[in-house]
Amino acid sequence: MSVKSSVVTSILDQLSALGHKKVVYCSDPDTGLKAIIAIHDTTLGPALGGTRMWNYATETEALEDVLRLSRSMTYKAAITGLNLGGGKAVIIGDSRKGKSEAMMRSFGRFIKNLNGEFITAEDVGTTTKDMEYISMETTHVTGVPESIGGMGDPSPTTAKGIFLGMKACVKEVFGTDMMAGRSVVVQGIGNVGEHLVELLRKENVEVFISDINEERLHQVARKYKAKPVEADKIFGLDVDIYAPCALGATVNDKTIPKMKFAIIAGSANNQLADEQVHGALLLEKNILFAPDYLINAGGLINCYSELTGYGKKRTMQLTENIYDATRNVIKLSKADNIPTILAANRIVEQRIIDIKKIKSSY
Ligand SMILES: NC(=O)c1ccc[n+]([C@@H]2O[C@H](COP(=O)([O-])OP(=O)(O)OC[C@H]3O[C@@H](n4cnc5c(N)ncnc54)[C@H](O)[C@@H]3O)[C@@H](O)[C@H]2O)c1
Repeated sequence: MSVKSSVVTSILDQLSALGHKKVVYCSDPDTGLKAIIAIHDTTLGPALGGTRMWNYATETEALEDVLRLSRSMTYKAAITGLNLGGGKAVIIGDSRKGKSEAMMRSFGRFIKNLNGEFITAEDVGTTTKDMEYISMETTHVTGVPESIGGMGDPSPTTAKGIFLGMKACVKEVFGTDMMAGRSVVVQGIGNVGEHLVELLRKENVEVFISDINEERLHQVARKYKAKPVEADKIFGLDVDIYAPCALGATVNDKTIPKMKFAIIAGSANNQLADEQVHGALLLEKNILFAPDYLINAGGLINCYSELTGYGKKRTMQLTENIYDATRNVIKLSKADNIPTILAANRIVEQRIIDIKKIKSSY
C-alpha cells in the first residue's frame, strides 16, 4: 500500500513544529493494541511520560494529544531540575472495556524495543496494575504497585507541590506565606484535589470546593469542613486563590473576565487555553499564575525517585524545591514584565540549551 506523500509531510511537519524527536506507531492486531509513543526531547535524559488510554475519535486527534502532552513532559522535567526528557504514549481504545494483560504486555514489548529512550508510567485510563503487566516485558516503566517496589499513588506528592507553589505565590502577593486566613476554591476534588483540601484546611484556610460528582462533593465537604459551590459559580467567587484540579483550559476568554482571584495555582495540566494570549491577559489583570507544569511536578518526581531508588525523604526534598522554583519564575516574570508561563518556558529552554552544549563536548 502506498502512503500519500502529503500525509508523511504533515506528520513530519507537526514533529518539527513542536521540536519532537521521534514518534512510534505500535500495532498488534492479536491483542487489539493501537498506540502512539511520542518522544519530544532527550537532551536531559530518557523521555519519561505516562501512557494514556482514551477513546480518541480519530488517529489525528490521538497524535495531536500525544505530541502536546510529550512536549509538556520535557518542560516539567526540565524546570524541576530532573535528568529526564519528555515523552508520552497514548493507547487508542476504551479503558473500561478494551484492556487486557496481553495488550499491556504487547505494549511493554514496544517500549522494550526503544532500549530505554522512553520510560512510561500510569496516566488517565491506565493503572498501577497495567504498569505491572508492562514491567513483565520491560524495566522501562515506573508507577508499579508498592508491593513490587513502586512508590505508590503519586497524588499526595503532587498535592504537596501544589500547596508549596501556592504558598510561594501567596508570599509574592500578600507579603507573607502564612496561609491561615486566605481563601481558596478547589475545582475537582479527586485524588489530588482532596489531598490539597486536607493540606489547606490544616492551615486554617477557608476552602470552597466544586466537583461534578455530587456525592463526593458532599462527602469531602463534610470531612474537611469545606464549602461546596456549584460548578458554574466558581469563576465569579470572591476568593484569593483558584486551584484548578480537574480539567485543562479552564483559564480562557470566557472565564478570565469573571475572575476576582489574586492567584491561580492548581494541578490540572495545560490550564491556560492559550499560553501566549491568556498568560498575557492574566498579567494585565494582575492575577498571578503558578505555571501548572512546575507546581504539579510532584507526580513526576515520584516516578523519578522510583527509577533512581531515592526513597521518600529525597522525594520530599525534591518536591520542596517547587517553592523556590516558583519564586524564581515570579522574579523573572516581574523583572522582564512577562507572563509567568513564558518566564518558566524561558528557564526550561535555557537549561536545555546549556546542557546540550556540555553534552556535545567529549
Ligand atoms: N494525580 C497526579 O499525581 C497528577 C499529577 C500531575 C497532574 N495531574 C492532573 O491534575 C488533575 C487532577 O488529577 P487527579 O489524579 O486528582 O484526577 P481525578 O480523576 O482523581 O480527579 C478529577 C476530579 O475532577 C472532577 N471533575 C471533572 N470535571 C469537572 C468539572 N468540570 N468541574 C468540577 N470537577 C470536575 C472529577 O469528578 C474528579 O473528582 C488532572 O488534570 C491530572 O491530569 C495529576
